Amino acid sequence: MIYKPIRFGQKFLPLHLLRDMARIPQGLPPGPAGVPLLGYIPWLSGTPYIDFHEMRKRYGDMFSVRLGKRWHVVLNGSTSIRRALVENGAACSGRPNWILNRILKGKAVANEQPDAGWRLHRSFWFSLFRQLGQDKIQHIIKEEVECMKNALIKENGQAIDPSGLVKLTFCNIICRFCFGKRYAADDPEFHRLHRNADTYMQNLAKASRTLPFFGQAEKVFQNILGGYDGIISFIKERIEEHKTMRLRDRTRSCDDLLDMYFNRTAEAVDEIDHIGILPAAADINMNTTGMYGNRASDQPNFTKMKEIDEANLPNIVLDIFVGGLETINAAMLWSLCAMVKYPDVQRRIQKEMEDVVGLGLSRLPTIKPIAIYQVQFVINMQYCLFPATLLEIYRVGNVIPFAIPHCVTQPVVLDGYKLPVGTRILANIYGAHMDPKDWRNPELFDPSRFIDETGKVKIAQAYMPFSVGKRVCMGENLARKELFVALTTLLHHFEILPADDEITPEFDGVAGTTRCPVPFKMRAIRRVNRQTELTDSEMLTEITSKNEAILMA
Ligand code: HEM
Repeated sequence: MIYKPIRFGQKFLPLHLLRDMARIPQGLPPGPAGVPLLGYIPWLSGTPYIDFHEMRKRYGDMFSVRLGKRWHVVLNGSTSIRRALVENGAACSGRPNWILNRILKGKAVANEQPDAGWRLHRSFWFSLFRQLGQDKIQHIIKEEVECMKNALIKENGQAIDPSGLVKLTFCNIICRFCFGKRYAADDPEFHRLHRNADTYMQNLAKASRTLPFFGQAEKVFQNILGGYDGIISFIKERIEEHKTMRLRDRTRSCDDLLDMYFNRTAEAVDEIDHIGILPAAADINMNTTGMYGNRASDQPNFTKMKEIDEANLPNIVLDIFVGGLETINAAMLWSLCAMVKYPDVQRRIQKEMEDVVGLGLSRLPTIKPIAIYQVQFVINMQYCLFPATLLEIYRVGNVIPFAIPHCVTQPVVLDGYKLPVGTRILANIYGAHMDPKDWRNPELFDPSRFIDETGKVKIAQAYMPFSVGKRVCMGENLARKELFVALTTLLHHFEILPADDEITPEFDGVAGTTRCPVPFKMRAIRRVNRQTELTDSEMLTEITSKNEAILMA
């Protein structure tokens, strides 16, 4: 009699399955025990990167954890992250098979295995980015940041939540890069696009946490699909517009990524028609104009461009679009929050900027002085507070606290553990940036940690806001430029102050699609113009002579 219920249970509840799920698979490092079906999820808070960072004290740099039915290996600390993603990058740069594999119609970058197609799509982006040219890129950023500046002037020093304005500015930058299009704040198309991008990203974040119960998984799936279809149909409309415009005017200038794509593919076809065969990549010297990068993999060539299937174009644009939207928004909000919270750093940066551009204060930043700022920084490393502050903003901001999950594609031994193919890897970037072994008082905002004893900027190995290795962020350069131009412009024109002088905002993060600062309000008060207005050429002469003096010295 006693055995009957047990036999019944064994028949209807797959106990052996539950037991097997609780057992750490062979080869994986040890980790905490979980409960059947849920694994370790019940113990995790809304900020698992902090939980894993704490768990490191008990389980070490590398431990296993089951989330739902899947085992993951968590990497904590910069050494273990670098060992996996850099030293063993050939084996640890895959992407796991997850919900997106059921959704994406076509191939792109972020969700692809590191195969030839993925490499091609990455080099495609780099080549177009270079071909667009530094001047055009800076110009687009600068124009949009000017609009942000003017909107702040209109606020007339009132307390505002900057998130809406930041969103509009950076959405317009990425839209102009991709499609040559910008939006007014009240444009319904802009709101539709943003709604779809939000739905897509937020539900993707949920999918990495949601349990397969109560119909939640299906709802999340439908939301991601809805957001994806919305963005893709928007991108396809822009592609059709570009084709029509090209038919009307074949000599149209190349102003955006889609223009570049169609121009290059058209040239490839013309070239093939002309010479009858595909030219070898090495025969095409496209570097004479200095437009392209030095790495062979970044060089566009006709053969490669031909291979970019137009069917994949919407997905590639989608990766660039969603990859470059929330991330840079969050980084800009962290920057403003830091300026409000640390007025002393703000004042010192403003002073440094005045030193760099001399009497041109009232006219900065036009593009040239910004470039000169960068040059001066590179030449003599004298003006390093601002670059160091940007580095520190990315460190404390931890905009992407975990790298996108990686996956083992060939058996690999890490720290003595033999990880089998298919093992999922979570690289805890937040943990690497908060590790007291690498950073003194890591929780403090302190740009000086990036300046060495000789007054030069130094970047530690543990620094990895854009991840490391083969899958390192594709938009790192663009993101750095955007933040550089946006912050120099705003600090040049405004004092960024708290909404209320008595209350300084919290400097803490909230987890969402990206890690943003706790919502805050600020006032942008116009700075008193202490300098004489100079023309661009007067200012450039002055700056050039300053630079020459520095070089002579
Ligand atoms: C503050 C700005 C940004 C931060 C902190 C950031 C950070 C990251 C991180 C941590 C990854 C994961 C790398 C890995 O899996 O190991 C990533 C991947 C990626 N990012 Fe960014 N990103 C930023 C801006 C951008 C921008 C502006 C773009 C687009 C132009 C972009 C496009 C991508 C793409 C396409 C990937 C996937 C790369 C691949 O799988 O090969 N990101 N980014």
